[in-house]
Amino acid sequence: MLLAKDRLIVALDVDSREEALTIVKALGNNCGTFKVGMQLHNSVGFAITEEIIALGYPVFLDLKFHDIPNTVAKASSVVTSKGVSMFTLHASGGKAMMAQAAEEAAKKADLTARQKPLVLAVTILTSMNQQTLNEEVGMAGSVEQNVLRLARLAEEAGVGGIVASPQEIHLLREHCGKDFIIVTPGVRPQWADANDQARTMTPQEAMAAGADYLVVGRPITKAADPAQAALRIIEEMEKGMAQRKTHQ
Ligand SMILES: O=c1ccn([C@@H]2O[C@H](COP(=O)(O)O)[C@@H](O)[C@H]2O)c(=O)[nH]1
Repeated sequence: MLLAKDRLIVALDVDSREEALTIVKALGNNCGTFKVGMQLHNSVGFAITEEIIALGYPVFLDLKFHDIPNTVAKASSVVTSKGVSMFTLHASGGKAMMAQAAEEAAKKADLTARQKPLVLAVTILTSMNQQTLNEEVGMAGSVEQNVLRLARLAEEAGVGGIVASPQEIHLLREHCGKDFIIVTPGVRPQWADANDQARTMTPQEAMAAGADYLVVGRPITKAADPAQAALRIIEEMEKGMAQRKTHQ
């Protein structure tokens, strides 16, 4: 069974290789996976992903692909060839886009004798609340209804899991298969700022609700002592895991 620290994904939202590696080295094994997102990737390219993997840490490449099926499938093949453990696309790109991406990733993993990456579909961004979803983006229905609809579409398309806020975990656990992976950003300990996250829970609450992995960025990376902040979060996650009743 995975330990709490294995279920912690730290978002390296920084501008340079040096800043990223400082955090990686400070956290060491007190984190299961490092997430490289569009800020770091667009600053320094694939080199940082490859360097972190070469240091022995799994990388979640969070570029949130959203394009026509052929383009996303080819991009999925490229990121798979780099050896990432997880990557993202937007569920709102549709079933064909997600299905072709998952197929191409699996094919490339086989061809290159790499582990098949976990393909994750982003449902509704954790920075959105009911009002922004309905009034700005123009999507009808509640956040929960939309997250569930997109999660079901992702499951039908054959991707391995979804990204959603911790507030939707109970609903997703009720309606999605038990092996469907739920990754939740929007995680905020009581001692951290919410920043631009709208749908949040604490690490303890998110783990108790049944999250597989938590993504945490600024509460760790902007802390005076990132290693200590990570350890505090892992302790909170452990308490949540102890409260968990059904899902492992
Ligand atoms: O819905 C989403 C999807 C992705 N993210 C990413 O997670 C981290 C969260 O960072 P914090 O500093 O802990 O807010 C960030 O890289 C986002 O791009 C998300 O927040 N919500």
